[in-house]
Amino acid sequence: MRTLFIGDVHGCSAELDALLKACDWKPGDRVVLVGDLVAKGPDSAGVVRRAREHGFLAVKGNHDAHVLRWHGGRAAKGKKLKPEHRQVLDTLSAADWAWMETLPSYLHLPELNVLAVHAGLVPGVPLTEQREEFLFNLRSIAADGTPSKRLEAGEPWGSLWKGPELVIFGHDAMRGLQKHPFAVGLDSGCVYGGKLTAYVLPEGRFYSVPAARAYMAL
Ligand SMILES: Nc1ncnc2c1ncn2[C@@H]1O[C@H](COP(=O)(O)OP(=O)(O)OP(=O)(O)OP(=O)(O)OP(=O)(O)OC[C@H]2O[C@@H](n3cnc4c(N)ncnc43)[C@H](O)[C@@H]2O)[C@@H](O)[C@H]1O
Repeated sequence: MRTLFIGDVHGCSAELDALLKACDWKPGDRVVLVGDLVAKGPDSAGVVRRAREHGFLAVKGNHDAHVLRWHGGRAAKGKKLKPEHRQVLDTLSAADWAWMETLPSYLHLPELNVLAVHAGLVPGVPLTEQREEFLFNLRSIAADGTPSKRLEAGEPWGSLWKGPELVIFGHDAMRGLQKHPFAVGLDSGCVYGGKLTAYVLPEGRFYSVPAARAYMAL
């Protein structure tokens, strides 16, 4: 069975369709979306509908988690609802929300020796002790080992991950596609006018399609 891992779709349903076609996706191939299915792009509801109707697997990204908090009345006090999140709240159906609520914060696929997560894993910390804050937001590890969501705080966490699992993640559009020995980053900035990228196992091949346009300014 082929498994297609796909980076941050962010509501880019036309590009998702184009990427599935470019990968020659067939029902029976497994698809794993590595989070941030929604927000910023034009058709979050279309992406969620495709995912649940086709039985795709997915993990929750920071934007998915934020809209779920708003939807459930659990947004942090003092936070202002951003237009890109308002658009998601206005368009997802009850079935879409019910499906979104089921998403885990990471997936372990032992048959491929793969962990799928939206942002990252802190190297050296057991899986069961990884904090959600970093699963959803991690970008860098500082020289003293401190994990951070800030790009400029240090090295990309994936360059410090020594396995044994291959981690497939997204979230880091500024760094773009990342190919480390034990970590593959798939956010190639589709929603900003970049590309939507898939990594397909077991063939170990990358497929990309260009965004139709930039839906968000940098
Ligand atoms: N508790 C809560 N409840 C409700 N809402 C909450 C909340 N906490 C936070 N929020 C809201 O949720 C949103 C996310 O915040 P948060 O989850 O805190 O993430 P963030 O990294 O601070 O926010 P971004 O939206 O900038 O990141 P992203 O995940 O979209 O990453 P990306 O790499 O694409 O983009 C990162 C940046 O990089 C820029 N960028 C991307 N690609 C490139 C490139 N190639 N070159 C230059 N810049 C680039 C982008 O413009 C972007 O600014 C915010 O609007 C926040 O206000």
